[in-house]
Amino acid sequence: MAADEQNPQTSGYIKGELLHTIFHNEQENFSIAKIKVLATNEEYSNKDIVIKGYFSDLQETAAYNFYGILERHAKFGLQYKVTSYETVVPDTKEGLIAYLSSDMFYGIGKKTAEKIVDVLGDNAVSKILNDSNVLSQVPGLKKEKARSLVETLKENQGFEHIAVHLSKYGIGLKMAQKIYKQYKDEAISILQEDPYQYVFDIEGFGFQTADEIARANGLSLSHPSRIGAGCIYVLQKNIQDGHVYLPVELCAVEVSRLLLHPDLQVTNEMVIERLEALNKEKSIILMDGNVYLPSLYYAEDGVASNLKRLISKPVEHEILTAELLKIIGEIEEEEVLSYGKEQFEAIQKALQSKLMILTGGPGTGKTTVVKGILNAYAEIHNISLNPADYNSSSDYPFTLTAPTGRAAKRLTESTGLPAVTIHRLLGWDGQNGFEKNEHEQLTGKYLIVDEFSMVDIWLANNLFKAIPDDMQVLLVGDEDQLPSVGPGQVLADLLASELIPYISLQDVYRQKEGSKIIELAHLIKQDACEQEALKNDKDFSFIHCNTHQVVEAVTTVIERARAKGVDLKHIQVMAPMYRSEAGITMINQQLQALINPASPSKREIKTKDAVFRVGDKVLQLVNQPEDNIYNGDIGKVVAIFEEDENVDNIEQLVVDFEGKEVVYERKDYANITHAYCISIHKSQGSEFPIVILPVVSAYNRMLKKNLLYTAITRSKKSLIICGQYQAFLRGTQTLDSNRRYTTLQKQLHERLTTVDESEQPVIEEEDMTPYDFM
Ligand SMILES: Nc1ncnc2c1ncn2[C@@H]1O[C@H](COP(=O)(O)OP(=O)(O)OP(=O)(O)O)[C@@H](O)[C@H]1O
Repeated sequence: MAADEQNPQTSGYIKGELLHTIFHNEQENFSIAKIKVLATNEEYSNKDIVIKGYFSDLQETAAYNFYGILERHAKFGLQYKVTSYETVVPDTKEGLIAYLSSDMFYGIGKKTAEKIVDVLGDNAVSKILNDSNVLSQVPGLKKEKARSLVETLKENQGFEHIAVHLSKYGIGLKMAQKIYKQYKDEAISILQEDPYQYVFDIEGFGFQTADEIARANGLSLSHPSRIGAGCIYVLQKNIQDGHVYLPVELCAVEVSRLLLHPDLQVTNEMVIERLEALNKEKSIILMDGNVYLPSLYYAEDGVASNLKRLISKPVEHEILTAELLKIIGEIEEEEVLSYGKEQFEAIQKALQSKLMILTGGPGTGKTTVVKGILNAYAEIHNISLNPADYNSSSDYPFTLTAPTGRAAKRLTESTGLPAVTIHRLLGWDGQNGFEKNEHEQLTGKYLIVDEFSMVDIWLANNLFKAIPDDMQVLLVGDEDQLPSVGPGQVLADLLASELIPYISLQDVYRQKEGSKIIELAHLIKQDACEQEALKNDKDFSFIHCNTHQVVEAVTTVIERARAKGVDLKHIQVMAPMYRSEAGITMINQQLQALINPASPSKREIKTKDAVFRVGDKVLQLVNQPEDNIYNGDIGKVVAIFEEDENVDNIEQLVVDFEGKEVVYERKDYANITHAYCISIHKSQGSEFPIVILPVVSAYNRMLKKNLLYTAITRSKKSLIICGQYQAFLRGTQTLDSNRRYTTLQKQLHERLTTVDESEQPVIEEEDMTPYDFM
């Protein structure tokens, strides 16, 4: 029952104030807290009580009426099981001032709160809720603050009511917040009339939940919204496999399967009919027999149109070949190297193109070329590369960025120039999107985006739209790496389109320094990896073991490395999958026991799946741009606080990510896992001095060429494979057959090949280079 359907006269209630929160899980929508009892009609006489139920974070400054029943817990004694609650607005002057000046109301300090109470009296809140205009009587209260105060008061009332109602369907508070944000007071009526609407409008709302609510509310199985929601849900699910669209027939088959019910058969024709209707409503885009979610269709469209915009503009400063030759010669002298033919071409083309892609395997000199481009650009324009020579960061002409924190850090290390993550560059505000966009674009003259293979179609769209017409762009990435975690395969599509100028570096330089790792990478790339290539070398070992022996083999390697004095920080174990007796989970358990065993002096906390201990190496699993940490970042647990040890009264786990400390509460623990062994997918964009890579037949289904290529190219100094030759070799010969459905190439062709001749992008094929004259 919702709070406003109850009152202290007719229901059991306890009026109370929060003393501290014992446990709060947003996902499961569950809180346990200790409250001070202010009044009650229950048979209860103690001064405080533990309450439990489904409610949001309670505020310390507010009082609440909790409705529910007294229950005796076998271990913890008498508790109050809360079924609903409401905020009680304080009825004393002091209480009201404290309430209005609390953190709940943004921008209202004590003085303003006093003024409001002086003018409107002790029932100020109900007066404001009846008619917000009364606030104009408060002298000096700015319109903006008054509006925000009214909104918060209304929000609190509305949200409490709706959250309690949704919790009856097992909908957690986090989801309830999204729902409330979307529908406000209409949330419950929409849920009752058409719960499938939630699947359309609320990101992450599951089809099964909507279907169960629909059954409980007596909605028919053939309700049109049911098929529609099934379509949206199937498209959303396919994003997880990287698809941008689904062919209509395939979509229809998947939807029919999802909606399978003994009492109703949904045919493919019924689904296609519904898809056509959804297309008319613009809930999906149906184009050339393909079905898209609009955000993906428009992301591809945006990328194609912004690329056209960018490459159709001329480079501001045209460089004469002779001038370039001279400058590059000087750089070669300074750097004491001689650029290879293709490296030279890359520098030349990058400086002469509005936008260029630089691709190539490990050790082919991508970083060397990037440095060459930066130096040559600075020289040509007679400007400094040193940020200290500029008045503000917005004057600095070079912008260096990468999709993850680690990749940005490496870019800084290799170039000596500042680099930030793409999210940071675009000003991710944590909720509503990016500050930089087509209206407020980036500043700077030359943009370098590293690890571009990791950029998905959404991020690419946001990035490209923020690039001003006069900025030159260099996209750097290795086309043979795994594609982005998010939907699309932007780098691969741009290269395959043959419409964007690119240079693919083939000659390997690091190999010349005798690197077996690089040799192996290039053999895999060329589909020429044989058992002969797996012979031990100074930077490479293959330790033979089977699936049952993997965990022990990896543990032994680490033990020996430790005994030899190797800093374990330099070693990273990575494997393809979590489950299996040789999976990441098992390896992590063993390595945690070896490297960071339990001890009375080390605090630890248990979660559903793991034990986190101070000193543990942990991996971030999601992007958290607001804390500047990203999927794949690795940190160390540096502290665990019990709930009564910090001002927030919540159990907390603190992780240090190379100097950035991030605090996790219980609700966030699912965002991290142990990182003694990480998945190869999560290793993208990172490099480690020593990589230990188990490869056994138990992983067969995952063993693909680009996965193994990505894994081995993560190691900089030493690679140790533990496993079976055949599993490894078979993997290197297996192409990833899961083709991603994308239409970026097609969109690019439509946009870029139908322009005026004068606007045609320059695609140089066998251009003469200055090398031909040297
Ligand atoms: N023209 C060259 N002459 C001599 N050495 C070179 C040349 N180009 C690159 N190198 C050397 O080869 C090594 C690899 O180059 P670089 O780091 O630029 O390649 P990369 O493609 O960025 O590699 P990775 O992707 O593995 O980081 C470096 O030690 C670099 O100094």
